[in-house]
Amino acid sequence: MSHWDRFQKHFVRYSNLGFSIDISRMAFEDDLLTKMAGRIEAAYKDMVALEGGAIANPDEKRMVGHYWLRNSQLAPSAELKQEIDETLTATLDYAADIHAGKVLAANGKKFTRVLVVGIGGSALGPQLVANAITPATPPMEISFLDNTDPDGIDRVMAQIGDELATTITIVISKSGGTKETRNGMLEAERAYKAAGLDFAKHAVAVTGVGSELDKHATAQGWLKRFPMWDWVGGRTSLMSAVGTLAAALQGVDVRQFLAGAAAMDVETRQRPAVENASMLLALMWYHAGKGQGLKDMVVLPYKDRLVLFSKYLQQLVMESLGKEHDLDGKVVNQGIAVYGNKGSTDQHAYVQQLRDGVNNFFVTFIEVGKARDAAAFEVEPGFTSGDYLQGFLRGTRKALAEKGRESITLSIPELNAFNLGLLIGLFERAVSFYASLVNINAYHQPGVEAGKKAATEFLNQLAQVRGALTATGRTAAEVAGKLGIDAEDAFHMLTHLAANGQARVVSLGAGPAGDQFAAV
Ligand SMILES: O=P(O)(O)OC[C@H]1O[C@H](O)[C@H](O)[C@@H](O)[C@@H]1O
Repeated sequence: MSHWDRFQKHFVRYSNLGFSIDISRMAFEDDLLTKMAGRIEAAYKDMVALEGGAIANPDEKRMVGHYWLRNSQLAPSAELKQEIDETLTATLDYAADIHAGKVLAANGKKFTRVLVVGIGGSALGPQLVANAITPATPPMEISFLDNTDPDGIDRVMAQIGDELATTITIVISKSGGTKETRNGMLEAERAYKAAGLDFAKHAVAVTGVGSELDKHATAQGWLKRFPMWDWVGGRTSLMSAVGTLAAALQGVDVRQFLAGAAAMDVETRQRPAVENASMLLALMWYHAGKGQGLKDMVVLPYKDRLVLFSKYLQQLVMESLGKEHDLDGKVVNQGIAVYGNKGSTDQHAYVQQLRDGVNNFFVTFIEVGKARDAAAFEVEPGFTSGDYLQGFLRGTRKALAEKGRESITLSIPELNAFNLGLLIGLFERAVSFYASLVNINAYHQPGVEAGKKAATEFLNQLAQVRGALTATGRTAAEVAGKLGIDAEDAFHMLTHLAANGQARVVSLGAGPAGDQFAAV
């Protein structure tokens, strides 16, 4: 079959949305959909149950309600519907009040800036929105503390500088107990205090009702609290207060954003697989990685403003699909690795390997029709920068295909709030479908806990190691022996303390065993 024929056969367009998906450059067999018919049917059934309020996250015994956030009619009870509607309206109204100067900073001036403190699902979404769909000159600038790196925190606070007096800080944590976020909050609080400002009069919380953060915000008398629900996962929480407040503050048309996702939900709810963009995506993932994630997904949006989309999808896909067990308890070690940045920039970096190197990936191109809002400018007679961008996308797709490297192309007419919502909806549903196809729970993240537990142990032992330092010096093995801890751990703790002026290196041996550390 010619490329043109295959393209026509495997090009699905939703004309009402201006959206299309092209899977013609994926080398799947004609009978893929027939072979997968049973699983596809089961995936549709699972989705109906999930959207209807079933316990779709059995390990945590929770409903999975992110699809209700953009269509509250779907919520399984009138109470939930009301909570969704009221919270959305409350965040939008609050942002409007801040813009109108009805809610003011402690000094009586209008808020001019937003600082978001959060991590993972409580940061990546707001960061994506801030990059992708805020107006070029937003009503308020935004900064993020999304880590417990003191150097990173210092830089953000320095950038805010004197504007801290008119900065509103939103602390976002579903659980309300995430350490990085707590540290960011305490660091922010310290900065306000150092500037002679009352943090509580500049702080808003988005968190689960009754969480540690919720209690803290209540006790300190913060400006406002917005709820997060246990039936929304962090990585799919962008359309809850987690995302809507920050987006509205930056002048994003939040209702359009939600409408875009809802529109994609509608398109991919009942259509048969052959014209269901989310199901086709899931099937292509299945085909490419043989249902075992054997191929990585490279996300290549040809639009600078979508540069964080690959990072956002990395969490959505890898935290959802990267699972040890399937739903029957069998060890399956599922997952799909996701990476990417943007085109054509990446063509000057790793695309060399994609064309000529190890063939362990498939590309997802994201094409945006409209090149720019401003008038076209010809960089040479008859050609604009946008023509080049398009040329590089099409050229790379073709060059990869020539070498048997597979790709999917998603197209949207322009990048705006509606279409970003649409793309997020598309991938969220693809993740739900794929999870069904491979029989896993996409809505928990048990693996994340192991690292957190080990870090807590590290911190407990660090305090002991600090206390075990002597004036004359000890080796890691001596400290470890005294405390009954692992010698390698003790070595790394001593090195960390020395790097930060809390221990002194007395002498360096030929290797780690000979190093002597003392108290400062
Ligand atoms: O919103 P939080 O409860 O602070 O959680 C922040 C993030 O950290 C956790 O470890 C999870 O792996 C993420 O899914 C979550 O988004």
